[in-house]
Amino acid sequence: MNNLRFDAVETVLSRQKIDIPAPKGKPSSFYGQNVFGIKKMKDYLPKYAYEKLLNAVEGADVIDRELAEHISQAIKSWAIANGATHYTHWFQPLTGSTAEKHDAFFEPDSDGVAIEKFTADALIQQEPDASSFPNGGIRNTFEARGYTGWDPTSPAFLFETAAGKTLCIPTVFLSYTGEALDYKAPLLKSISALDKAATDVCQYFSKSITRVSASLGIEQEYFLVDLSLFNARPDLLLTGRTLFGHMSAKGQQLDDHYFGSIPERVMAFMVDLENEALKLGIPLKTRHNEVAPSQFECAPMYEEMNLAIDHNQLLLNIMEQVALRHKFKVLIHEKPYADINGSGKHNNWSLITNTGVNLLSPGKTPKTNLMFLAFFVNTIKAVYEHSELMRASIASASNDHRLGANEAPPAIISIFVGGQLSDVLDQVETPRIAKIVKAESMLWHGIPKIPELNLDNTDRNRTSPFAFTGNKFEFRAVGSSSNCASSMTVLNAIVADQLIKFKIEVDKLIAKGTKKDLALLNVIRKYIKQSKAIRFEGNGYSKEWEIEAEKRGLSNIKTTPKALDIYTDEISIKLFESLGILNRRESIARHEILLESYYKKIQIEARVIGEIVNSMLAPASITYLNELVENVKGLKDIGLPKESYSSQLNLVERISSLINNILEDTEAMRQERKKANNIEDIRERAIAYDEKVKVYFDQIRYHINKLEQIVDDSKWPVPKLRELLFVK
Ligand SMILES: NC(=O)CC[C@H](N)C(=O)O
Repeated sequence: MNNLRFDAVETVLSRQKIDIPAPKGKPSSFYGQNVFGIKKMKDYLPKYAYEKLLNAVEGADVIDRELAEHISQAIKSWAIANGATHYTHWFQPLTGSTAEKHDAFFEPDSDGVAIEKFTADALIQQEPDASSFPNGGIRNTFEARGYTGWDPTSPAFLFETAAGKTLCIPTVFLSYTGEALDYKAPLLKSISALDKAATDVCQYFSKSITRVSASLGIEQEYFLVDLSLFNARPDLLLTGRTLFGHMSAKGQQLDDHYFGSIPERVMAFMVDLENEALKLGIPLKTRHNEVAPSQFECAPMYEEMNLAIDHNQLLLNIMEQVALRHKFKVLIHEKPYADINGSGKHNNWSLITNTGVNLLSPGKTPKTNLMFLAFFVNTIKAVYEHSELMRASIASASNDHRLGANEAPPAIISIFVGGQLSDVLDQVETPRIAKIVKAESMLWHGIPKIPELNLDNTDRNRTSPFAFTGNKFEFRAVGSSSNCASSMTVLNAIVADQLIKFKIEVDKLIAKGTKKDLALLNVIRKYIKQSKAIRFEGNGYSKEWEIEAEKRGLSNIKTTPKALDIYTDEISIKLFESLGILNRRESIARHEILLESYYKKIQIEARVIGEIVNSMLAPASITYLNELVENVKGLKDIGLPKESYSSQLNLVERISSLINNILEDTEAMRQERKKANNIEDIRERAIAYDEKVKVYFDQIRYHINKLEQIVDDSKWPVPKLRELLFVK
């Protein structure tokens, strides 16, 4: 056993569960211990500074120089008292991961004596090199400057590794010329646009509503694979997914993994992860086995959206770190293995007022029901009007593999509202009611009082990309590896835009003398009619739905390069511009960045396939083929009749032709790659990678998988799927 594959399997079999000592006390006693949150601010800041900071976070005050000095000193004292040696601005560039550059607090002064220093300047602003991050042409190497700027609405935290502790300050990331080069800046702007638009609409119902915040609960699905097996698969190592591999005879068909008992080593990882997350104030609450073998999920409580997204990004960081302690690798790719479930990052979105009302929770009285209906129907209308933007917001090379199969929604954006609310919408829409409603006193005649809905009052539809689940919408199409700021910025923006339009229409009716509730109802009714096409309760995987969706005028864009087109459509550019979320230059740059990331990912996968086929799989198969040839020759030499070794001969022929296929296809793919690389226009290049290069992937995979099933198992050089999925 001298190949990497068997060494890896042996290593896994000898692994012991690793118990990391849990922090002392109950989870509630160490929750948030590594975060400079409200309570610690109160302890470390003078009273007036503390109050001013709270006001600033609420948007009612600004952080001036003096306040920033106070805060930087408070954060420094706390961080150093807790063992931090370095600090960093922590930001989310358009790479999809987080970025950090550490500076020591330590600084020698002019007398040669060292002190620990952290100024307001260091807190507020830093200058990373913007040209080395994706920037869509906004920054050149010779004009590289960019800025990170402190986000006081997301608390600083200590990131702990075996090597020490670093103070992390969540920041936005901008170019020197002011354009956003990250996910957070547009997200914050979209949150504030939505706050303004939703608060304005709330005034129809309650004057005490002065703020509406978007809340988000993020379910994170992932796979775990043993570190040794992972390292023995160059495709997993370099692309995060398996590019070939015959599906294990037993996969997920017995449904025996979902919610099953959690394997011991995995449980030790989960407990460790939860403790680390809780220390960082991430309210992780749920853990379970997902549907596919070796697939799992964790989910925190919902939080204010900006914080929820920071926490999800941070969670991905600590998952990676904690997994290594347990000799696992976390796979957050949307489809690490073909033919079994992929991983999503379901985004549970809602709107909460400063008075504590969930605007997407149907109420008990007609008045609160009307408020619910207004927000519910406007969200549906927004998604109907901008379904292509929603599709674009979840588009990536990796999510393309997931959409449309194995419990992941298809690429057609539709909304599932459940039977009960469908009935309510139908009844509100009925023209009969419109005729009856003449006066406010008769307003509710014929319209049911929406019953108080329990969470399980709507069914679940795993094929729906955007499903109402009782008191929130669940954007299920979002992929597990994405920074969901991308989809949430779009959702916030389109709903904000829709609410603004709604208010204009309602105000117009009121100005003409229509009573307020009736005006609201009339516009709601109109929207229900207009947006009907987006509502779909059936099976999103069926051929009938594709046909029906086309009839309804819904788009069905299956791959990323074309799905992204909508970002540069005038309507989208103006939408983001008018809400102050992205200017034209930023929209265009983002489009380019996404296209670039798309084709580069396919390019890397194509190269990895080439390398593995040429240097690992073809040679291993040829070695076995030669043995077979020797065998056949020997049998012939000793004078056996041909019929007695015809199967071996067949095998020789099959293996030889499969080897020939994979070598030929790999070479043809290389030629297509060369052609694609010469295409100047980035959109055309991305399309060429999709349509000319990627098409070879499945073909090559198919032939490799055939080979894998007939080549001598002891010669197959890389771990098989049954080992990746089941050897623990
Ligand atoms: N149980 C589930 O909800 C499965 C969801 C599925 N893994 C997805 O890709 O979204």
